[in-house]
Amino acid sequence: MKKQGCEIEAVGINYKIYKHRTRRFSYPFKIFTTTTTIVEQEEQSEPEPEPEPEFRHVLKNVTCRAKPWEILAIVGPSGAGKSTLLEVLAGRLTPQTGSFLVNQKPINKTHFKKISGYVTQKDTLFPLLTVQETFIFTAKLRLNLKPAILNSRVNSLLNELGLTHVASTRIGDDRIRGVSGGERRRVSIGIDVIHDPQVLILDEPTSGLDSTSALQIIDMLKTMAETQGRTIILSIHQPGFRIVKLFNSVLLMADGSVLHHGTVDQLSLHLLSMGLLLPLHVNIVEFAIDAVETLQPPRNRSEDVMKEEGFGEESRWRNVVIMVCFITFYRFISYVVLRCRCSCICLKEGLT
Ligand SMILES: Nc1ncnc2c1ncn2[C@@H]1O[C@H](COP(=O)(O)OP(=O)(O)OP(=O)(O)O)[C@@H](O)[C@H]1O
Repeated sequence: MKKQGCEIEAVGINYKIYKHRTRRFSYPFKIFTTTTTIVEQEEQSEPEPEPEPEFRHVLKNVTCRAKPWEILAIVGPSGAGKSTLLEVLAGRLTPQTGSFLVNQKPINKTHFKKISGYVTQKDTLFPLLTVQETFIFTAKLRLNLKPAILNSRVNSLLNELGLTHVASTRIGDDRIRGVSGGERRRVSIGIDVIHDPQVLILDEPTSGLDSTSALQIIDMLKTMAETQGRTIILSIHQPGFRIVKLFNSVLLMADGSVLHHGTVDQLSLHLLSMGLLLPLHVNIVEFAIDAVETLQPPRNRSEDVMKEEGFGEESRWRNVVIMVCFITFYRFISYVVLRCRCSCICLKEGLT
């Protein structure tokens, strides 16, 4: 019987980062001024008002859906908000607005953490432990299993990840020679799937790997999705042709917004509808990333950006006042000119 799986849906996610403006230092050269000047200045200066918090809109109304048995790839240029979205989906960040549904129902963060695994971009492993020891250590920490069951779980994981041949090799690091980069990445993934999660979220699982190792990782994730019904959500930079074929759907992001959400074929059609013809031998995802400027709607500017650009409420009133002043001044000048002309005509006519 087919496992039910988890359908993940994020609706209208908005995430802003607040930062405080730095207060200007009043007396940068205090040391060079005389005491009296400082006292005078201190008396004159009023306490500075608390600076208003500034914010950056990192995710703008993001809506996406990831299905079980499938891979959803999040792609986009650097700074598009891919990692932030993954952190939101993994429950590590709380967005200001938006909802998060699992199988169409709201779910609490603690429960979601139990049924999901989140693999970060950086491998955090003990270099002196072997691959098998790493899994045993993690299993003992995360699972409450009897030794025999625990060993069988570790062995099946080694098998699933294709790591049986390096089970007794040290992880290693820059100084100690250990497993390869691709194998190290598989160990990192293994740590987060040891509890057999239904949802697996991975931030750039192929970064720093050669194309063959990258393909092997995505192929392994595809098998995980297809054989165990896992929902796989990952972010990726420059996926190759063969990798793109393994994605069930693609979420194209730029500047915190979603530009496309659908299959790779739908992405081709979307590009075509925008007048962008895919050149021969060019990877569709890379082509789409290069074309984000064209894909962005012209009026995609959020309120805060408008404010930054001078279209906020405050600026609107300032513009109204300037316009009123300008019209009054223009009418005054017109009146003066008219009076002068009348006076000239009267003088010419000899009238007083
Ligand atoms: N905590 C934070 N403080 C300041 N800026 C942040 C923070 N988190 C995210 N950002 C900014 O939000 C934007 C999106 O960041 P994010 O890491 O999600 O992008 P990304 O698409 O994953 O980029 P990359 O592909 O380069 O990893 C970036 O401009 C980043 O500088």
